This record gives sequence, structure tokens and C-alpha cells, in this order.
Amino acid sequence: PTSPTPTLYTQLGGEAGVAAIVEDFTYRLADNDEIVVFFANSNIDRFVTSLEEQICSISDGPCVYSGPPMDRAHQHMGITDAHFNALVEHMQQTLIDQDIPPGPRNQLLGRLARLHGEIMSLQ
Ligand code: HEM
Repeated sequence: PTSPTPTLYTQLGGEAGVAAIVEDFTYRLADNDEIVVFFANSNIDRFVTSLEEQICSISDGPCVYSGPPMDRAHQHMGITDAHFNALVEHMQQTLIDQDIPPGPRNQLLGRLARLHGEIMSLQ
């Protein structure tokens, strides 16, 4: 018998893995002068909690994303494709440094990339 394929969430390390990814990623955003300005008035604890929940949910983990939809969460911020790409590159480097193998790494990046249309729709 073959064992069932683990969910992407499991391959990311489950709750602890996703928490480590979000923490590492958030420090990278804070270190990027072009990105951090967007968060000047944001509650970072809420951002972290929401992003953990969202990554858990889109990786087929046991969470339901309870934050605002991506279009409203990012509306009228003036986010450009360059900002979006910079953020995805930070996530890519995070996943590499967190030792997430290429398979799950690229799966997560692909699922995040699919949010591009919604995030950019109300700019
Ligand atoms: C795939 C890409 C992205 C994902 C998955 C994502 C995800 C999220 C999530 C889950 C939240 C929390 C929403 C809440 O609970 O209120 C959030 C908020 C935020 N995001 Fe993104 N985001 C992405 C791209 C971006 C980009 C490109 C920028 C700007 C450079 C950005 C800037 C922000 C800011 C400033 C907030 C806080 C808004 C507030 O304080 O209410 N995001 N994002």
C-alpha cells in the first residue's frame, strides 16, 4: 500500500513550520525600505496572525482564513507589480533558508502568485 501524499501544510512543517516561515518573512519585509513603509500604520501582530492563518489555509492545513479578503485588505495602497514581485522573492528566500524542499516551496509560491489578481484589483 502506498502512503497518502502529505498536505502542503505538512510539508511546510505544520503549525511550527508556518510560524517560522511567517516570522522570517516578516523580518525580511521590515528590512526592505520599499516595503516596510506600507506597514507604517499596521498592527504587525495581526498581520502575522492573519498571514499564518492564510498560509495554513491555502496549503490545505486545518485553518480557515478569517481576515479580510485580499482585495479589501490591500485596497488603495498603491502596490505595484514590482512591490508584489519583491514580496514573492522574499518569500522564496525565506522558504530556501527555512529548508523547505523545492517541491513544496514552488507549490506555495504558485498558490501565493494566484492571489496577484485579487491583491492588485483595487489599487
Ligand atoms: C501574495 C502576496 C500577499 C499576501 C499573501 C498578503 C497577505 C496579507 C494578509 C493575510 C494580510 C492581513 C490582512 C488583515 O488581517 O487585515 C495582509 C495585510 C497587509 N499587506 Fe499583504 N499580502 C500580499 C502582498 C502584499 C504586498 C505586495 C504589499 C505591499 C508591498 C502588502 C502590504 C500589506 C499591508 C501594508 C498590510 C496591512 C494592512 C493593514 O494594516 O490593515 N501585501 N497581507
